[in-house]
Formats: sequence, C-alpha cells, structure tokens
Amino acid sequence: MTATATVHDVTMRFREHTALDGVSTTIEQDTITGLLGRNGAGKTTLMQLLTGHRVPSQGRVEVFGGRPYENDDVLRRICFIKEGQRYPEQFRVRDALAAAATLFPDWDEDLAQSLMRDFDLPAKRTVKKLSRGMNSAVGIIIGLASRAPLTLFDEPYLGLDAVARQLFYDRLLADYAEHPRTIVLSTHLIEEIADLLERVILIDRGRVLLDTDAESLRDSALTVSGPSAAVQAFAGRHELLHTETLGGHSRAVVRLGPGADGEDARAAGLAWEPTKLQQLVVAMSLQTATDQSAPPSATSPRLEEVPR
Ligand SMILES: Nc1ncnc2c1ncn2[C@@H]1O[C@H](COP(=O)(O)OP(=O)(O)OP(=O)(O)O)[C@@H](O)[C@H]1O
Repeated sequence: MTATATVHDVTMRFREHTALDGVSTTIEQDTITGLLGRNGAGKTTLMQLLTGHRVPSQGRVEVFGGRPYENDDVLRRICFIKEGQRYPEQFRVRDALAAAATLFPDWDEDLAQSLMRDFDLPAKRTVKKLSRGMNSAVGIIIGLASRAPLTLFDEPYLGLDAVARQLFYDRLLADYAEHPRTIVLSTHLIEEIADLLERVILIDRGRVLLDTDAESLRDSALTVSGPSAAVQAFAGRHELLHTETLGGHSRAVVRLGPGADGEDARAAGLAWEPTKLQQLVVAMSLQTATDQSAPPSATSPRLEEVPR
C-alpha cells in the first residue's frame, strides 16, 4: 500500500475547543475513502488540514511526501470541493470552469463538457443566478474534471436532487475506473455511497473510531434478532453496539469476534442480516455518545470562531 497522505497524531484546537484529538490515519493512494461521522465530528477540519487550509496545533500532516500548507508542489495536485462552495458572482458557469482548467494540470475539458450536459448546466448563466443544486453541480464537475491526484469532496450535494446525486456517483465511479486517483468523500448520505467506498474512516468527537477497508467492515457486524435472552447471550460473546427490545424480543447490532459469521447467529437460534454501513456508523457513534457522560464541548466554556 502506498500512502497519498499520512496524518500523525494530529490535534487541532480552536481556542478551548479540540476539534481533532490525536488523530492518526493514512489515506491510501488510488482508493475512494469515505470520511464519516456526526455533525461537528471533525471531518471538515481534517480535510482542511489535508489541503493546507489549516496547520495542526500539534502533530504532522504529509501529503505527497510534503507538508501541504503553502506548499505549491503539493497543492497543485489537490482539488478540494467544499460544502456550499461559492464562486465570484460575476462569473458565468463557463468562466468558473475555465478558471479551474488553469489551476489543475490534469484538467480534462472533454469530461467537463460532457458533465455539463449530464447536469444540464447553462454555460452562459452567471453563478449568482444558479439554483443551490446547480451551484453544487459546478463543484462536482470541477472536482471530477480536475482529475487531481488527490480530490476531496466535502458534502458536495447541497440542494442536489436524487437523480443528480446518482449521476455524480455513476460518473465518479466510471471516471475513477479509467483514471484511478485518490478520492476522499465526506457525506451524511452514507447508504448512497456505501458501495463506492473502498476505505472508511469514522470520526467521532475528534477521534478516529474506525479506520478500515470497507470489505472487512461489511463482514464485521451483524444485525441479529430473536428472543431477548438469546440475543443477549450472543451479544455477550461478541460486542454489542446497539439494541432495541420490545416485549421479549430484541434486535441488536453486534460487532463480531474473529472468525465469526452469520452461521454462529443461526446456530444460536437467531435471525440475522448484514448490518448496513449506515446502521453500523449510527450504532458506533451512539455507543460513544452514551459512553461519555459529558460531551467534550460541555467542558469548553465558549466556542469562538477562529479565523485562518
Ligand atoms: N473556525 C472554527 N472556530 C471554532 N470552532 C470550530 C471552527 N471550525 C470548526 N470548529 C469546531 O470544530 C468541530 C469540528 O468541526 P467540523 O466542521 O470539522 O465538523 P464536521 O464533522 O465537518 O461537521 P458537519 O458534518 O456538521 O459538517 C465542531 O465542534 C466545530 O464547531
């Protein structure tokens, strides 16, 4: 495995608030990584560090072997599409794309034009007259057509309808297959992108809860149901993440011990089904929420905006 980016024991503080707390991870080359987590978990902050928009309070971030902050050699290989990205108001759509074309050495104009048609974007309309979804489509087109060796999409969907989102996933996958590169995607629409992901990083309250390949993650948890006593006994042999009980019947999300699979649940007299990525993420995030009686922010007297 070759790393496109490595994050070594990174802490990011905004005055009293710790947005990232001792985070270490690797973004593997030519993979699609999903950056998941609840609101305020620290996803955008991590992306800002990877793209040189911020410098960590502690620790080290390396992208393409160098520190990204003010490092042109690294930054010209990165495309970062932010949530609700804005463009200069006087720009027409085609001006925004033309500006992007000058920024990214691997820009593919044919791809940009074909995506314009897919998303039905009017080239001559000024960006200030675009709907929210159309504005997001401009970001998605730039992100894909940049063919940047490291492309990050931070919740790129604001206002984008289901058809346009599906178009994004399809075109991303098709272009990635032909031109492998490193893609990081943060989203709350987990089930929609679950099949796209090769790696998953789950962040919760500034810490990494999960950092694994999507394949083994899919096999690592089961949702079991049956008589409460049997569910409890089964969960006791593995790791219980979440449970719901009604009458004498329980349904639980269980993280399996080594070598275990659905057959073990069946042998225990339980019905089982694979746990969807979204269920797993919710269960793990809720588990840490109940484990920690007070959220970290409760100990922060005041949150203040810290300018760059
Ligand atoms: N400039 C800032 N000044 C102060 N606090 C900040 C700043 N930027 C982020 N934070 C705080 O850091 C934490 C992590 O924020 P971040 O934007 O990284 O979360 P996120 O996982 O991207 O959330 P969301 O899914 O809601 O976009 C939050 O508590 C946020 O309020």
